[in-house]
Amino acid sequence: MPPVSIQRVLISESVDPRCRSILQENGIEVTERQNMSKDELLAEIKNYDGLIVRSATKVTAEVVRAAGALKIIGRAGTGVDNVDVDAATKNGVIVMNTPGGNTISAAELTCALVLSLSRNVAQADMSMKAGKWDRKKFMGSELFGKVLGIVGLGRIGKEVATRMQSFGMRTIGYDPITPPDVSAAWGVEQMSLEQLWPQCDYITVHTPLMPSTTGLLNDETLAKCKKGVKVVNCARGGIIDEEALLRALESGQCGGAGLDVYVEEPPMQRALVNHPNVISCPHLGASTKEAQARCGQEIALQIVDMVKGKALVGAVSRNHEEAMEGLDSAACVVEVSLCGCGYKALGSVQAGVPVLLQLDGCVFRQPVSLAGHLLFFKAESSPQLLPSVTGEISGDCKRLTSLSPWRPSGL
Ligand SMILES: NC(=O)C1=CN([C@@H]2O[C@H](COP(=O)(O)OP(=O)(O)OC[C@H]3O[C@@H](n4cnc5c(N)ncnc54)[C@H](O)[C@@H]3O)[C@@H](O)[C@H]2O)C=CC1
Ligand SMILES: O=C(O)C(=O)COP(=O)(O)O
Repeated sequence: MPPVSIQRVLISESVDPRCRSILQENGIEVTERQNMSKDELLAEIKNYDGLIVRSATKVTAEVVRAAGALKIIGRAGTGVDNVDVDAATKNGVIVMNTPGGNTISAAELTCALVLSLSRNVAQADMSMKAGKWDRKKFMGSELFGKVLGIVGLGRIGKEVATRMQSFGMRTIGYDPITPPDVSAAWGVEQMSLEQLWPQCDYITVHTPLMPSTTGLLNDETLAKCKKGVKVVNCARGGIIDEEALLRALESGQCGGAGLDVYVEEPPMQRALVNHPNVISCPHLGASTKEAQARCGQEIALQIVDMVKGKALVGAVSRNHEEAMEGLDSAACVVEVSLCGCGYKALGSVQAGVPVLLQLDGCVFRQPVSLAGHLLFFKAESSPQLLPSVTGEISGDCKRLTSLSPWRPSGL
C-alpha cells in the first residue's frame, strides 16, 4: 500500500502514554486534550490529520465534516459506536480500532459482576461502611450448578464462558454468527433465544449495539426469564432496555443487575444506578493498566504502519497468525485483482451484513458495510462457481480470480 502522511494527531481521551511516545518516536506531532466540549472539538479538529479516541469522544458526522484534513480516526479500544463510521467513510477518513486489546479486562469485570451479584458483595460493603453488621439480609446463592446465558459469543463472550465454567456454571448461549460447533468447543451450548431465556439464572450480553441488539432484553423477553434472573451488561447501554429493566427489578422478575454501560454516559437518569439490587460501574470494562497499555500501543503502531506504508489502511498491525485467531469460521478468502494489482481479501457476513475482515493479511475490524458493491460469501473452492456470481460485481478493473474456504487455525 502507498504510505499515508500523518503529521499531527490529537488524542482526545486518556490513552496510555506509550501511544504518544510511539507516535512521537516516528515523527508524528501529538497533542493531548481531554474533556473537550463539542464546540472545542469542532474548532480544534481542523488542525489535525489524525484523531485518537476511546468511548467518550463523540465523533459525529459534524465533527468529521469540520475536520478538513482528517485522514485517520483511531479507536484505542473495541466499540466504534461513538464514531460515525459511515460519515468517516464517505469523507475518506479511515476508522481503525484495537479489538482484542481489552477483551480479557472486559471479561474479568463481567465475571466480577456475576460474582458480586451472587453474594451481594457491593451492598454488603455499603452496609458495613454504614456501621451495620447484617448477616441475614445478604444471604446469597452459589453459582455452582446455575445456568449462565451468554448472548453474543465473540471475543468477550468466550472468555466469560470459560471463566464462569470454573465456578461450576453451565454455560448456554446464542450468537447468529459463531457456529454452534465452535462455541461447543469452549463449553457453550447454543440455542435459540426463545429456548435460552427461561433456562438462565444469570444472563450476560456481549454483542455490539446495533438495531438488532437494541432492547434485546426488554419487557417481553424479561418476562420469559425465570423469576429473579440476574443480568449483566458490560457491552453497550441499550442492549438491555433500561426502563424495562427497572420495571423488572421493581416487580422482582429481575433479581439483580450488574451494569457497566448505559444509554447515556454518565447516566442522568439515576433510578437504575440507585436501585438496591443494582451494582454499577462507570464504564470500567477496559480500565485496567494491561488493557490500556495494549490498546494505546496497538493503535499507535497501526497508525505508524499505515504512515510507513507497511500495512493497509484500517489494518491491525499484528502478524498474520495472531490476526487469524478470533475471526469467525464462516469467513472466506478471495483473490481480487484491482487495476492490475492483486490482493487477497478475507470477508464474511456478520449479522446479515457483508464485511471486509482482511486485505493482504492486514485485519480490518471496523464494522463497515460492504453491501452494494462487493459481496463475500462462503463456498467450496470451485472455479465454475466464482465467475457465475461475480459477473454482476466485476467491472473493468475488478476481477475475482480465485476463492477458497478459510478456517481459523486450531478449529
Ligand atoms: N465495558 C467495556 O469497557 C467494554 C465493552 N466492550 C463491548 O463489548 C461488546 C462485545 O465485544 P467483543 O466480544 O470484543 O465483540 P465481538 O465482535 O468479538 O463479539 C460480538 C459478538 O456478538 C455477536 N452478535 C451480533 N449480533 C448478535 C445478536 N443479535 N445476538 C447475539 N449475538 C450477536 C457477533 O456475532 C459476535 O460474535 C462490544 O459492544 C464492545 O464494544 C468491549 C470492550 C470493553
Ligand atoms: O473498547 C470498548 O468497546 C469499550 O467500551 C472500552 O471503552 P473505553 O476505552 O474504556 O472508553
